[in-house]
Amino acid sequence: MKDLTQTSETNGGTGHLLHSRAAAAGDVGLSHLTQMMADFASARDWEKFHSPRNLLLALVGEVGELSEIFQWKGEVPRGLPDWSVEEKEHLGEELSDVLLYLVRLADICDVNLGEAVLGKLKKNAVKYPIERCKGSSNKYTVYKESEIERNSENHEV
Ligand SMILES: Nc1ccn([C@H]2C[C@H](O)[C@@H](COP(=O)(O)OP(=O)(O)OP(=O)(O)O)O2)c(=O)n1
Repeated sequence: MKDLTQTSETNGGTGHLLHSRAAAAGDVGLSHLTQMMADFASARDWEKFHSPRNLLLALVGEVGELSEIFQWKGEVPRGLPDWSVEEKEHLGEELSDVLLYLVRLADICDVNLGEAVLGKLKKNAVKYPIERCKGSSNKYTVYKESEIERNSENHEV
């Protein structure tokens, strides 16, 4: 990836993007995150640790930490209205760790996550046509099965 670490001593090796206006507003794209993680690792000579398997394990570990936040709480309402500022901050940190390791894993595996995720969204829309699945959380295989049954019934007639 392009090296944006010229000022790594002052910005912790995350490149100038971290200090941009977009970043200040919390508006950041996948390619920027990818670049910042690459710069962060490069500045620390951590590329040798950021192997696919290590990153996957780190990602799963962070998913575990994220799960711990919800553990034993039972179902919680959307927006988490009863949670303290500290709890929400902690949640934001664990979500970020998951995202950062995911983005880094995709980069190290040479997967363009932006392209992949847009492609996947398209596939999902085809797999779950609104007219067939609105209001139902059934897996697509259920629609497929009922479609096959309907087709075979039509053939029998
Ligand atoms: N070898 C490493 C270690 C850390 N990180 C980055 C990615 C994560 O965003 C964060 C993870 O840091 P920690 O392993 O210190 O985990 P936590 O931030 O979750 O700390 P703690 O385990 O104390 O909650 O730092 C990284 O890219 N590569």
